[in-house]
Amino acid sequence: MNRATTDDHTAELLHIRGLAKAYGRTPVFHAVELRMRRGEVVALLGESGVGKSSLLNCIAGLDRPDAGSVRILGQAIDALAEPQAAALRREQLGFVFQAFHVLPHLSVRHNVALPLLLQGLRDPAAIHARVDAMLAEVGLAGLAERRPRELSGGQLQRVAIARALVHRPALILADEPTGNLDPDTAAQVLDLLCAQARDSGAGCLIVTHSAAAAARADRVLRLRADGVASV
Ligand SMILES: Nc1ncnc2c1ncn2[C@@H]1O[C@H](COP(=O)(O)OP(=O)(O)OP(=O)(O)O)[C@@H](O)[C@H]1O
Repeated sequence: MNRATTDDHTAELLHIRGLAKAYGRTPVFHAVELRMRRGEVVALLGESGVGKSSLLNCIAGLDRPDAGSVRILGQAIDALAEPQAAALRREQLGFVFQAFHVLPHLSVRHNVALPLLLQGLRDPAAIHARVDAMLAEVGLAGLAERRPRELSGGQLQRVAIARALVHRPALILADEPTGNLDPDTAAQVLDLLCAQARDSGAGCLIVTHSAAAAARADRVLRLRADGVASV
């Protein structure tokens, strides 16, 4: 647990300075600056291939930038050794992906419980109660024992949102979370994601190509090769 160093409520949620990323000799982006507060929903637009997913990976410490720094709640995740970076991810980050990434052999309940188990929570009653509360919040009460193959696309994305939020992360990273959904379902999922983020006081960074998603954000930014600009 990293609580002693990351539960500092005075620390800024996300502060990215001078971030640059290349794959081999191919530059992706440089000079990326981005700050986020708690409770803020930010949409990140950008051409295909400009590096939006790479930026999320650098924020999460899953990939190393070539220059610059990423501070989450005051901690430079890019400078941490992997065990400490993994602990910061487990404690403070929640992920929602376009392709859901729910585990097909686990029930909805067990998929949503995973972040709690990874944090070391062992009390079955506490896990059960938290998962049930989270499923109710995303409109999936009653579907806890189903397998992912028995759910619709919109329901699967709700499972992904429940799993991203169940451990009350400070920062949610969503990579095209509605890319696979029809417009009506996408709108519902976006409303849910934004409402859950705002209610829980988490910051939410949504990578998207969707104008509807951007319209729900507090701020809209565009990633370009030479940095991030307001839209
Ligand atoms: N592991 C990797 N090795 C080499 N090149 C990579 C790697 N991952 C991504 N790239 C390249 O880096 C660039 C940025 O990719 P990235 O997936 O971050 O873009 P994106 O903006 O998220 O794209 P999209 O909107 O199409 O999902 C692309 O040119 C991609 O081909």
